[in-house]
Amino acid sequence: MSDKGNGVDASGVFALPLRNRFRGITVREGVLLRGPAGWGEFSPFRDYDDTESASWLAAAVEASRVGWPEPVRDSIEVNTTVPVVAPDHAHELVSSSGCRTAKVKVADPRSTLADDCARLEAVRDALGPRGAVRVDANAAWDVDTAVRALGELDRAAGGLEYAEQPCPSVPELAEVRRKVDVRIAADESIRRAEDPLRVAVAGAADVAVVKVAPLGGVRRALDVAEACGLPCVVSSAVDSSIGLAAGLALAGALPELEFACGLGTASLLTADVTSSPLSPVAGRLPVPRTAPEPDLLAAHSADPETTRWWQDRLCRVGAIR
Ligand SMILES: O=C(O)CCC(=O)C1=CC=C[C@@H](O)[C@@H]1C(=O)O
Ligand SMILES: [Mg+2]
Repeated sequence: MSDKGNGVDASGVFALPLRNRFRGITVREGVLLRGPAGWGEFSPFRDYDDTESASWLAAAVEASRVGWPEPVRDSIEVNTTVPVVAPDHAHELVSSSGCRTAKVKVADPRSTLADDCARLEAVRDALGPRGAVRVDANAAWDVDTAVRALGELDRAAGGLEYAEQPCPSVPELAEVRRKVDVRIAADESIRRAEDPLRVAVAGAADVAVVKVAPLGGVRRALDVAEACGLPCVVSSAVDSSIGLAAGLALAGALPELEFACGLGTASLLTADVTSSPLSPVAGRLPVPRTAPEPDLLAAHSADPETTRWWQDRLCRVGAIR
């Protein structure tokens, strides 16, 4: 399946079950593109429209046709990611992760603030006093709810490293930031902005979360990181190890990197498209020059209907680029 003259061919649609529901999905789907520079992943979540998906294709084409910039480091500390699970499950996930930092999903419609606090207490118990705990509310709260919730979550966690996207807009992040003693990280405000290069988050956040695929590739994400003027955290899109490799290339190329990155998400998947998955060892991952070979793609190929859906999407989005 050729990809509209981007000089790469789409080599297969994958479907990887998740261990736990995350971001409203239980299966992670996408298309792998092969080109002269290696493998790229095109896997915008299904709720992304074709226009927003164009940046995801740009990232896959960069990986498969161009390659990534030279890194300035060869190893990345990563956080473990805790979905909306019961406290004992959260404790087991963190204890077995080997990571010193945990990011905990909160403010999900399926869980109460009390559930979130209990999950954070379990995560703190698993990490010990020196670990770092961060939360991600995915823009779920209004300002008053965020201020109240973050006070309780900060206490339950024994101190939060930061709170990611507590509210939808930049002005709301700025107001929350003025009212709480917790660092604020901007995520959706950057990656879903009309122009991520022009988002003035400096006064509204302490940390900028950058993701390769939504921002259009490693080089464009580096430009966004520079424009934000804040310390950055690279976070995944819960990609297969093909997409994760691009995230590690970004984390490897950032001039400064003071926080653990959200690139430990291979553990959220029950399988991968490669027999060399990018799974953290002692809380760290290497910075790869290319993505691993997807030698298990055929074993995790999507059903015919899903394959056709992704082929049509790739052709539509390829026509936009
Ligand atoms: O940053 C991490 O720890 C893992 C990645 C992660 O949290 C996310 C991946 C993709 C979409 C979101 O649900 C979520 C995020 O908001 O950062
Ligand atoms: Mg986030």
